[in-house]
Amino acid sequence: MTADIIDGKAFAAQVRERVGRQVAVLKAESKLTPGLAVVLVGEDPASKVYVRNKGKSTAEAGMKSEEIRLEASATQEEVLEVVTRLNEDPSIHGILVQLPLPKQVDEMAVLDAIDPAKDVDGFHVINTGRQAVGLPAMVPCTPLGCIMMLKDKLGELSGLNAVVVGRSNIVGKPMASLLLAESCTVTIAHSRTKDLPSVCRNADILVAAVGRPEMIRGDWVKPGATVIDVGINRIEKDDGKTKLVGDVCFSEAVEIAGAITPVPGGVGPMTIACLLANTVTAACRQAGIEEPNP
Ligand SMILES: NC(=O)C1=CN([C@@H]2O[C@H](COP(=O)(O)OP(=O)(O)OC[C@H]3O[C@@H](n4cnc5c(N)ncnc54)[C@H](OP(=O)(O)O)[C@@H]3O)[C@@H](O)[C@H]2O)C=CC1
Ligand SMILES: Nc1nc(=O)c2c([nH]1)NC[C@@H]1CN(c3ccc(C(=O)N[C@@H](CCC(=O)O)C(=O)O)cc3)C=[N+]21
Repeated sequence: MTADIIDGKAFAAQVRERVGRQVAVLKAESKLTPGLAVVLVGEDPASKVYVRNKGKSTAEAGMKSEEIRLEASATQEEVLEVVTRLNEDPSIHGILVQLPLPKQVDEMAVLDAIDPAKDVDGFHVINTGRQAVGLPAMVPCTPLGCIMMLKDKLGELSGLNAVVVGRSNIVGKPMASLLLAESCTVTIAHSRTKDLPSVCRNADILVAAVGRPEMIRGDWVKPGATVIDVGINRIEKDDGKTKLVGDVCFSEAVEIAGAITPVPGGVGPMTIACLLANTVTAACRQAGIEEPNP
């Protein structure tokens, strides 16, 4: 038996269409056009692709999209100035500062400067804390997209053993927190974890967010488990061209798992769709109106 392939691209298209309908209602009934600003510091080619994709999907959904590019040599003050201007701009409801930032810029200070109400990445400590204690919050897009795919595939997640490999602030930790909120029994594994393969073998839900190409092998996967591969790694093929692979060895895991997300076409597209959904949520909360449900 080979695993079901979870089609993140198709699911993301559905989410984006729903966002598009919400935007149409907001424009017609409330004269509100949700606006998203993306700040890109430096010339990282991979980041530029994400930023371009985000700009395109934002416009397709009928939202306002602003892109601010700063030189790789930009100072902390320059980045903070941009954030302050966007915080004060009433036409902007969501602010995303693309990470990582150049080393002269203090990432935590920049995230801290974003108005928590406009923090569509959900990286501000206010949103992290609110989510952790169960208050309404902006929830990080990548983990949110993963939860949506898991619920779509499995229905109720309560009581399942979930193992998250990776404990970064932007993926691993919020992912674990969201799985806990769904009443999973959650294990967070990382580079100091002992006998990672056997920890993984215990997982009904295995989430890989490591950044190491194809590190998780087929025999680490419990038969029938649902595998969510967050990793985006560009590797060189034998012919010298490059390709994207995840943190899971797909060809092996697909033979053992019950369901698995591919890379590309899995978590990545859902991240962008959730960013748009978060921007609509943020715009409605800022305007004090209920989110349309078309
Ligand atoms: N699809 C999407 O939308 C997104 C994809 N990504 C991708 O997800 C991956 C993870 O990103 P991110 O969380 O930012 O990465 P980080 O580098 O910040 O974190 C990686 C985590 O993996 C752990 N780790 C590293 N090596 C090992 C190992 N050998 N065994 C076990 N654990 C290990 C680290 O442990 P320790 O803490 O001990 O160092 C760390 O917690 C990347 O490939 C990234 O490109 C990221 C964001 C969005
Ligand atoms: N402040 C901030 N927020 C982020 O959410 C953020 C960030 N910084 N920095 C970088 C990571 C990475 N990330 C991705 C988003 C979409 C795809 C994506 O759309 N991937 C597609 C296509 C990939 C391709 O073909 O290049 C796919 O997997 O199918 C990938 C990766 C968001 N991140």
